[in-house]
Amino acid sequence: MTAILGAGISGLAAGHYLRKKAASLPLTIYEASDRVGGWIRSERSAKDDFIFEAGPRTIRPKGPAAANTLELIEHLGLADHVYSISSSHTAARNRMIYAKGKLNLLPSSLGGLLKTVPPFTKPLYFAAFHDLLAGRSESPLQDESMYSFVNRRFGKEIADYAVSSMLCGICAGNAKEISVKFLMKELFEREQQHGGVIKGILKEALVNRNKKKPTTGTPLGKLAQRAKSENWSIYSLRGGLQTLPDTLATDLQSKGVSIVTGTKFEELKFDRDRILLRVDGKEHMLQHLVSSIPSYKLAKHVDLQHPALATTLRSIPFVDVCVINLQYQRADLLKQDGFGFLVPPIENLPILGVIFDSCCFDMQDSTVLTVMMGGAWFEQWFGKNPSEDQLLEVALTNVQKILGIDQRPDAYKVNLLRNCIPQYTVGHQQRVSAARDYIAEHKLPIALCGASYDGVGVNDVILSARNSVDTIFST
Ligand SMILES: Cc1cc2nc3c(=O)[nH]c(=O)nc-3n(C[C@H](O)[C@H](O)[C@H](O)COP(=O)(O)OP(=O)(O)OC[C@H]3O[C@@H](n4cnc5c(N)ncnc54)[C@H](O)[C@@H]3O)c2cc1C
Ligand SMILES: C=Cc1c2[nH]c(c1C)Cc1[nH]c(c(CCC(=O)O)c1C)Cc1[nH]c(c(C)c1CCC(=O)O)Cc1[nH]c(c(C)c1C=C)C2
Repeated sequence: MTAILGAGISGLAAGHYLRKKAASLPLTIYEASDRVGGWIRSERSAKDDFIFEAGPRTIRPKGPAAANTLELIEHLGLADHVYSISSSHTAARNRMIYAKGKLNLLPSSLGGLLKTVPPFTKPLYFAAFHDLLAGRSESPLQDESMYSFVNRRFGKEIADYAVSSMLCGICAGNAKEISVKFLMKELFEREQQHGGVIKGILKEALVNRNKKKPTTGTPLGKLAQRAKSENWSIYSLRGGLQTLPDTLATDLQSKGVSIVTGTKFEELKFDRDRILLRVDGKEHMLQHLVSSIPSYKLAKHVDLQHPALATTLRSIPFVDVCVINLQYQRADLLKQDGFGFLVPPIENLPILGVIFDSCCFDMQDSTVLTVMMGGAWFEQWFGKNPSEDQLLEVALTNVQKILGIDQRPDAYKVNLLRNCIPQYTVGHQQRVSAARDYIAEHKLPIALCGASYDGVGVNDVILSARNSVDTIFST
């Protein structure tokens, strides 16, 4: 028997890939909560006229991990449920940051890099000169923070406004703590090798100029081809992103996979080349186990037999995010269309950013916004146990201050998501390798997937599930 821990999107995806490899393998997915989907949670309004997303709302369609998700969506028969936003849509072009007392539109084309756009005080192409003039790091580095790298190579303004905001909008994290390898691994490696990012790019281009581009990767599926030809920037699913885990769970169940919700296993014990899992007093002997639950939760269960592995798993920090959905029964409340705005930490405000949902998706004569707060600064702003009312008031005060919306929302939802996003702090990649090396050395029949390890986006965690299943079948 094989089991999967967790029925978030990565646990369900692991089920899908296991089923593809071995159609008759007895397979159970154990989920602690009473629903599938994990952080993906879409709630319909009372009148059923719009959807509040408590977690993710859009998926990126570009790149190999994205093509893998689109293949899954197509397989589930959800291609017609896709709601895409093309790169020319205002929601794709207009991303803003709130800095120096106003909303600033970030450049969305090459031309924008040639002008001075606030809050920056120089044209953005100056960052390239900064990189060309800056020396190499004093000594070779294995890793460093995103902020430190960008500050060294491209200057303080880019680090403070562009990169620090971007990290808030991806992992609610502090650029001074997050590893450069989280988003800029290749740039960092070029700099380490060639003494500069631009130098590295130019040198590699010279070396490769006569080489034929290798045709790598698998051919794109139909839906990924459609995404490319229609130039999607982001997409969601009609009915909300929860349609994806819900449909996946139904598909798995139709193929004989058992999904047990509302159950926390009581014990996980390694017994030679098997794992004993005790659930509701019953013992199950497993040949393989895929863990898609957060690393710190798995740590508790392996601590007794494998304390070194538990220590590594526990060293991956997580942050809390408060997500507040607001709906106003007026369509004209926003002065500027766009995806939304982020607030760089240097502004010292208690919100991370606001998404303009009603600009991205048709929300029928309403203005719908989502305010995100907390992350790496949660306790600093809100203490340990803020009340819902307190959090709502902070959101409304900032919506009023930044967007000029004075009225109270007609409907709202406050979701406090505890430990919802792992932080890939400096050394993260080494920690993940150490955990996987330990598992391989001790021949433990467990595979790790999910947001704790190989990327925090929906695409990343689905691909991590696929890769974890591949490791099971390659050993
Ligand atoms: C606010 C927010 C916004 C986001 N926005 C985006 C976005 O726009 N685009 C994007 O691509 N990504 C986004 N993400 C990231 C994305 O949602 C997550 O990375 C992804 O959903 C994680 O899936 P997962 O399966 O790895 O983990 P989870 O969703 O955490 O699933 C793990 C599951 O394991 C269960 N579990 C825990 N302990 C146990 C146990 N002991 N036994 C059994 N089950 C257990 C949990 O209940 C949960 O269901 C966002 C995340 C958040 C929090
Ligand atoms: C303010 C908090 C957050 C916002 N979104 C997220 C958080 C924590 C989570 C999130 N957003 C994105 C991803 C990655 C998806 C992937 O790479 O597969 C995650 C985990 C996408 C994203 N959203 C924004 C950016 C710059 C990105 C990176 C990729 C891309 O360019 O599409 C912008 C953004 N996010 C938030 C806001 C308010 C915002 C504003 C412009 C909220």
